[in-house]
Amino acid sequence: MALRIEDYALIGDTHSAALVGRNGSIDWLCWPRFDSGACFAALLGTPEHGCWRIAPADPAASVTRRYRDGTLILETTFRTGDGEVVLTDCMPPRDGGPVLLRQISGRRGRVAMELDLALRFDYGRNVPWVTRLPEANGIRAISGPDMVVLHSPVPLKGEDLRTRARFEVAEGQTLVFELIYSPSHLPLPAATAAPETLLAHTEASWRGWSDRVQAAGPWTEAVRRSVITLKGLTYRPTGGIVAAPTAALPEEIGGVRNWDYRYCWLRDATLTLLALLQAGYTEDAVAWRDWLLRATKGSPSQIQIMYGIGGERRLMEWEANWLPGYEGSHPVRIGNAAHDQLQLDVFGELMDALHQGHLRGLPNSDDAWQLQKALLEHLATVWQEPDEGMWEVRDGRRCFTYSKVMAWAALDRAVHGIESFGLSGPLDRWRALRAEIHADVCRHGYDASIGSFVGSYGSRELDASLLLLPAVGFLPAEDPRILGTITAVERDLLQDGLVRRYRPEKAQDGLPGSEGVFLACSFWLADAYALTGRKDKARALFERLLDLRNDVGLLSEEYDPRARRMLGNFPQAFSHVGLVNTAYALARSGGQSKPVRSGTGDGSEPR
Ligand SMILES: OC[C@H]1O[C@H](O[C@H]2O[C@H](CO)[C@@H](O)[C@H](O)[C@H]2O)[C@H](O)[C@@H](O)[C@@H]1O
Repeated sequence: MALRIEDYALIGDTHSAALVGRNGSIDWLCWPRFDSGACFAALLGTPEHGCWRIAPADPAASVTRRYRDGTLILETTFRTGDGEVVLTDCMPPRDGGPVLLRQISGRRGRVAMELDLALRFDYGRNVPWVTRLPEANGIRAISGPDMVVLHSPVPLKGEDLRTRARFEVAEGQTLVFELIYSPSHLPLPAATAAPETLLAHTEASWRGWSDRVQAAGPWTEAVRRSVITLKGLTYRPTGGIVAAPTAALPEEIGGVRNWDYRYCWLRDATLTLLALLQAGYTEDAVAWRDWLLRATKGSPSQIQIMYGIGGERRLMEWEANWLPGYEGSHPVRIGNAAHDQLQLDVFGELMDALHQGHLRGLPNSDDAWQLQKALLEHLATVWQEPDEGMWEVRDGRRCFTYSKVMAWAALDRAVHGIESFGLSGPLDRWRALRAEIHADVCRHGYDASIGSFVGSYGSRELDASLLLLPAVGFLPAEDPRILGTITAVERDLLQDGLVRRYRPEKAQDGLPGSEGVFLACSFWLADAYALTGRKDKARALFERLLDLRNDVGLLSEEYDPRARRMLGNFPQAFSHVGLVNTAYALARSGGQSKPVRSGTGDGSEPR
């Protein structure tokens, strides 16, 4: 059985990523890209679905782990009665094919070790054909288009369709294992001449990047770990950022809410852009913005809510029915049917991302502005339609309040673009439409009898997306309707002080079962406290969220406060983006913070 989600750590090379367990087992790896089939999928099944474990033979070995400072290089230290070894795992920056390095160093005594490698291509389905390399101790595994080569410093033996080894590591000794991927039609990839140099180069490259992080007061280290994680979720060739490197980690143990997150969501765009810009990573923000602009180019009526890392549009959802799922949570879904949904907020998310970038020195090109104008003209014809909303419900469309608010935000950012940056456009018409949408939301999305905005028109149910209304500048934070909404969220959506997205038992979403608290929404509540001058509450909630990170600083999408364990895909960009943005909001504000995401960027003139 796979470990608890929080018992994994991320390694990656900005093309793909792997999850390494505290037990030294790599249980998830998709090669060569984030969205490729997994060759290790034990995370969603059993070791027979693919994994690579290197650990002491003594099952009672104690374990501690950490990242090397400022890097995505993981060090797992095992201590046994016989001594201590450090397992160092990393995926070096690509200079050719994908490589995974595992180095074992003896620190004390002499420790008996085991290696157990099960390569299973296509998400644990295909057992490869394995042959020995001409050189000593290497193997080559081929299955259809895929080839993986292991260069090993110790003798290997084939057993039960797996590759195994037993060896000892003495104090002062270092052994390096190298796993390399290549398309199977290419020549055999050679071992790296000097793996120690490659490790040093990997460390230097991460340090050179992460040392530039902007200070965030007492939370600088937490922010540094989060931006390293976001960088690890970036597909360098295109600048796209995946929501998470995993598929089908459940939002409820044993449940059906198991989604594939190895794609890029427009909704996550603005918050990600702001996080990168605040942290000082302008180049990465530009790469992400350029990805956004390329992905969304085309007929405005065909804009999607999410795309593949290269901008792909068909992300067909299917079920890997040979995988039992994480702790029996099935189906295991690959692909994501949400790509076909209507979610009106994406117009606002895109316009806002570009506008916030512009406010911070990333100007709109004429080409980009023409695209935005075309998207707005399309939005003007569809904004009144019901949609699937931010939470991507699967039981029919409704008029989600947040979707309408973000339609307002799309117009608002366009108006500000004309007013502040001299861009061209039908100013009066867009101002009038902006006012019309604002009035529509205040009329249909607010319920005076409960003193709160509601999740969708005509419903009395709350939705955590409403916490973003002051952040996007829809109304001032002090507006009684906003204060009432925060109170209502506290009343209806808090579980053990953390925020649920909505109550699935009341606000139907088309799926059986329930889910945990949603960590990004919990950061939004902290932001809402800061915006309404309750800095102590904001800080207390933020510190509580920091305490939920695992031992190496990572957050999943959700958390189960009763079972005290992480849920959902891991690590999740949306959660880490929330952490970064809240950290800067708290570090910056002496008292009441300003909505950095408003049309003016400083919280003035909300409408
Ligand atoms: O649980 C419902 C939905 O969950 C996924 O979407 C969530 O993650 C997205 C990426 O971070 C985020 O933008 C979205 O708002 C979240 O609800 C999943 O991909 C959907 O298919 C699913 O319906």
